[in-house]
Amino acid sequence: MTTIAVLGAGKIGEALLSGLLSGGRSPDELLFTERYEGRAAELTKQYGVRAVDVPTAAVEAEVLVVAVKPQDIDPVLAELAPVVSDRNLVVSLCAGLPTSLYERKLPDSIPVVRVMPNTPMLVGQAMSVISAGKHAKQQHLELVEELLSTVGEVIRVPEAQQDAVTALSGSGPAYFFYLVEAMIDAGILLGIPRNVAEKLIIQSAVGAATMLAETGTHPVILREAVTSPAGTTIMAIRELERHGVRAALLAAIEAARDRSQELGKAHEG
Ligand SMILES: NC(=O)C1=CN([C@@H]2O[C@H](COP(=O)(O)OP(=O)(O)OC[C@H]3O[C@@H](n4cnc5c(N)ncnc54)[C@H](OP(=O)(O)O)[C@@H]3O)[C@@H](O)[C@H]2O)C=CC1
Ligand SMILES: O=C(O)[C@@H]1CCC=N1
Repeated sequence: MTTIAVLGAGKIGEALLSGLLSGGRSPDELLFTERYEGRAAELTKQYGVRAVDVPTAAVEAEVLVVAVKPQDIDPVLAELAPVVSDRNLVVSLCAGLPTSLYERKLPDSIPVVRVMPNTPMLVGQAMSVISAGKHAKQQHLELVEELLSTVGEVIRVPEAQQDAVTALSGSGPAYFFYLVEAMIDAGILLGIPRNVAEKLIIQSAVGAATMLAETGTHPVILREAVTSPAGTTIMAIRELERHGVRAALLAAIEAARDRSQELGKAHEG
């Protein structure tokens, strides 16, 4: 049994706890740390998972998953440094933070794996992207893959690609939620009741995502199949192009990548 401690059980930390439990892991194999007692008590009540302090986490858990905001990392590393040992594997979910930061601040030879997950982890549909730090070996990557494959898909990339990955799949669900929100608003504009507009758009999103995932057909081909000559779809596509939606997406994702790089630079030693 591998015990996992989540350090900072906020949105993504809670999604991980919840996803691991739904994936069949027992609450006894999970621990977490939280800043406020009220939040800790709430999570224990909901999931049956024990809240501990960092020294206890380092002794009882082999895998320490750091899930605090990048801006909150310094006190966590200061708490971890005196208690972590080479029986621990440190897994960072923090946007922008390089494995070299952990390697610099923690004792020598602690293995670190950087992961960029996303919130669909809550429903077992995460995209988690992992990269090895200097001391992380094949067995560490395999352990992280085994853990995260219970809550979605996992792939490996070189760490140099992690800022781009953060902008694509880490933040990605937010772009889809934004699009769905805007399309529901369009339904309201056209006089459709909100509950009906929500049903139409959410089922269209689920259907489109399922076609992409299950058929393996390129999105251009799928879109062309919806776009009839002189029909309705091409009128909408012309407006999307006229308003620069494609260029806006390219610029938006580039801005997210730049912010991830900036978060890392703020912690350069
Ligand atoms: N949300 C997302 O979709 C994704 C987030 N990430 C990464 O995951 C990390 C967490 O993000 P997110 O979950 O959104 O943020 P949250 O703020 O929701 O979660 C962080 C949690 O850690 C707690 N915390 C802060 N400092 C400490 C500490 N010293 N000890 C224990 N707990 C602490 C916070 O408490 P308090 O609220 O009191 O500050 C909060 O509950 C970030 O680094 C982010 O880049 C990665 C992929 C996706
Ligand atoms: O917005 C953020 O910074 C985090 C990282 C990826 C998704 N959410």
